[in-house]
Amino acid sequence: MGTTLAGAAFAKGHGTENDFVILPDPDGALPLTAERVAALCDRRAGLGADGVLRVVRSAKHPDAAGYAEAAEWFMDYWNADGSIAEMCGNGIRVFLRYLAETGLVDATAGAEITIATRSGLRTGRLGETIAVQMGTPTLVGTTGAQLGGVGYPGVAADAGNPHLVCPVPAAELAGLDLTAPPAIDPAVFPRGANVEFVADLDDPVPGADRHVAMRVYERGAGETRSCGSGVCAVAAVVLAEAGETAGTVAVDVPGGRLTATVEGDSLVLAGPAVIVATGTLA
Ligand SMILES: N[C@@H](CCC[C@H](N)C(=O)O)C(=O)O
Repeated sequence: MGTTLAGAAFAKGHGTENDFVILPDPDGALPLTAERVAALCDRRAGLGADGVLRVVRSAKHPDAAGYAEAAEWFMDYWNADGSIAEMCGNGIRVFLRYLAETGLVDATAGAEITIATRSGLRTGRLGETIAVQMGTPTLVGTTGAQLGGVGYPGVAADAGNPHLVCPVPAAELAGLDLTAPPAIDPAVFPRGANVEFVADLDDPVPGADRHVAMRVYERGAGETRSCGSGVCAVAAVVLAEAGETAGTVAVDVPGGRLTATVEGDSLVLAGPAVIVATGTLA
């Protein structure tokens, strides 16, 4: 094992502009630290990303060894500030695209691949878009966020990682100042939370039952252009508030559009995921 990341291979990818540095590390040998992750994700002095996806064999990582029989690969997810998160919906989709494009898994269109995450196993289907069975988030209860001196009531949701979904009028969404973190209740969110602001949109989207727009302030990354687990939380809250137990929610994020299709315990998150560059760290 080296003592720095110099010479390590990397790839860069994104899902609806939620972007990641991908580090192939099959044997879990890279000396990854919070400081090195933050340096890689720095948008001026590093490669720039919302997070790092380390691609490691489940058998070779202590957090995933128990999943080794069910999933060869573990998504070791780190936020841009170097903190570790349990789940990343867009990360899974980009991770699967990377595995397929590098031949680490069967890349046949329609193939289903299961990977390990800190929040358990997730299975995705490869295609032009990548659709992942995320499971329905648990709605924890009502709480709220404070932003710029204004209170926003919302619903706490557990999508494998913590979320707070706050509905806002459509006319207010674009004007929210998300340059600083919304204040949240530490008693409800002892590990912090990702905060989504969501607005109903009137124009129907073919194939979707509901159409909303979302902006997110991510724990460990700040405002990002998309958040897959946030979309799952938003879909669960939007459907629950409408008294629905099933349906497809189209969610417009600054970086594009994702869909979440809910039926019983099933929630399938779908959208684009692309690899845009590969290289070697200096
Ligand atoms: N962008 C991700 C979520 C990444 C983790 C999050 N910032 C956290 O700390 O929980 C997604 O697409 O889900």
